[in-house]
Amino acid sequence: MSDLANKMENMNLGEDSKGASSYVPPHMRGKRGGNRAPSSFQSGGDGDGASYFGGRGGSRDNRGSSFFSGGGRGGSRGFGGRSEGRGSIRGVGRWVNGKHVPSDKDEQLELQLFGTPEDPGFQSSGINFDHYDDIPVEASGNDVPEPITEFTSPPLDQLLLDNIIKARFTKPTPVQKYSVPIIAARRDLMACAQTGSGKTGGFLFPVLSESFANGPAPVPEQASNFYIKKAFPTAVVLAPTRELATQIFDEAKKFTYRSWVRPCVVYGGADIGSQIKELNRGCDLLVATPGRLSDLLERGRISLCNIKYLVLDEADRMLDMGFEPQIRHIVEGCDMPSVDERQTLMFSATFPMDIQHLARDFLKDYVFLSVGRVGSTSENITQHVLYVEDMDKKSALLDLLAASDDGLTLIFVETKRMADALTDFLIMQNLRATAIHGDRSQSERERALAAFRSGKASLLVATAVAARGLDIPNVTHVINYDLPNDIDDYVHRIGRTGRAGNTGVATAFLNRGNKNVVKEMVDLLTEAKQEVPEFLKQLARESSGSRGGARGGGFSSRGNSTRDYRRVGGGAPSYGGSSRGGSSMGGGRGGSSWGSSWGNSGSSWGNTGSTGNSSASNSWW
Ligand SMILES: Nc1ncnc2c1ncn2[C@@H]1O[C@H](COP(=O)(O)OP(=O)(O)OP(=O)(O)O)[C@@H](O)[C@H]1O
Repeated sequence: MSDLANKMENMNLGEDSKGASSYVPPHMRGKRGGNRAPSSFQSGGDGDGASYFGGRGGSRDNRGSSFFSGGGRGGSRGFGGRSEGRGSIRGVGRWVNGKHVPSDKDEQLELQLFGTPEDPGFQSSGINFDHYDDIPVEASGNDVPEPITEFTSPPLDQLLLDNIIKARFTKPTPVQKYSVPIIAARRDLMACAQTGSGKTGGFLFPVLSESFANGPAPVPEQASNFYIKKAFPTAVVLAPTRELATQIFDEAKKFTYRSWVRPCVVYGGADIGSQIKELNRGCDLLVATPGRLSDLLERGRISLCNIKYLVLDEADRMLDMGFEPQIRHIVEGCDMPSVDERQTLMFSATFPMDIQHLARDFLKDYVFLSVGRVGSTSENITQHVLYVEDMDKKSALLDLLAASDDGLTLIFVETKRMADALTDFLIMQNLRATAIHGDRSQSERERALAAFRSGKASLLVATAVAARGLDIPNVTHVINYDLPNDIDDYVHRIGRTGRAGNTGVATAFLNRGNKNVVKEMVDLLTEAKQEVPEFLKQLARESSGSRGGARGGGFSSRGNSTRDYRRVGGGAPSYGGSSRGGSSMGGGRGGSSWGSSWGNSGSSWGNTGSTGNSSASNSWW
């Protein structure tokens, strides 16, 4: 158990004498009836809100307002996906007469990309990295290729291997072991693996290795004209948020170092003119958010006719949050090669049944890979659940923070307004807090993330915009100040800690208002071998008779999966594929309840359940 976990145990934040985990605010401690929650769950007490602003948390240093501090390649004629003639761009190689010509080494650039082993700004694998090998893996589909066990060349391209070594990755994570040969065998893939277990490398390594070896596709004649330059990427990676797109782009820069593949990133909320300029300098691997990519396609700045690889990262999120029209436009409404002529790869830590069902249009005869049960949480994360009434949350938060270690703490709230209000409150307590949410401008969001990454701000208050994919070293604690309505969101949120084999702590404030997720919380905690507080079990029992949930029945009707929907039956097409390993995968929660309920998705894209998030209505976060 980490230091923080130990300290929390000693804080008496939670457990009362009966073992119920309820928060007792300072003004109620020692009073009769002070423990407000569990056996009766009455929200008694005086609710003296004023006392929560009483200058707690002074244990952190006071660097108040100074959180926000601020980061070309030479042009070449290599626009439009052609690589010859790009020798002048630092760290970018060329493809000449059917041969890969890596660029010269550039020590300064190497330092920038790969850092040094001591640099805390780069995530290093933690003591539990080897434990990933014990996680059960299931790969289903026809003729699933054998996994690799090491990073070697072959099968990986030598230049890629050099870059992997420079990144100090000594061995592949389970998802990488499987994805490399599956993608090399020209198969489509739907891959689910726990947060922080290396999914980005899972798609970048095989796509880049194949690209390095095979070179760019020729640009079709007449496809570009003198007046409007067009980019012709070979691979496109779609991601739901700008921050995630930027992060994937940063990883791509590492692994494409010295190669002919030039990565680019485009996302909304930033100046489109400078993005077009970058595209014009050459773009072979494009990382994009769906809206901005649609826009650039409409403007004729990008052609997808050369796409060999389509990657959907956090695919379930993009489909679920209403990006379906843009994704359909990109995939089916432009010039992208058909599903039979490209490879399509989907990655996420969660893949609800209904989303798997929706995704099938984009895939052909694919392999379904799951590392650990789909949607499960890493055992590297110690999870605590505290019963805290809404009115006591600020006080409970200050107590938690006062007991926290030196690492970074990410605090999730449900609304943008709450994010701002809580950040102001924390700053008033002399805590180094900043916020990230959808109402902040792109540059504000970037500054907030940079301040958090560098440790200038040790607290980041975030809405769901930061829930997925973000890989920030040294996040030791994730606090769900407000719990999400969807258990998958909880899984992604707490996955911002305990990454790459490191340990972390996640604390959730829960009260009766969160009844729709209590059953799933109990299942999730049990599965991850975490302590389940008595009050949570009781709430789960209470709510099991009257299930309602934000997703129209929550977990069961949502059909969150433990496996490939093709193998579950219930009306889905059966591919009758083989399965490797995975004998321990079959159980899991909710197993009996999916069968009849998930198969109703049909053509009802996007807004399944009652989340109500259409593309236009994402503004709650
Ligand atoms: N083979 C490896 N060896 C060591 N570290 C690795 C390896 N693969 C990835 N990592 C590191 O592990 C961290 C998590 O990887 P990544 O961000 O790809 O996880 P993820 O599975 O995509 O997580 P999420 O579900 O949250 O998006 C990153 O810092 C990455 O650099």
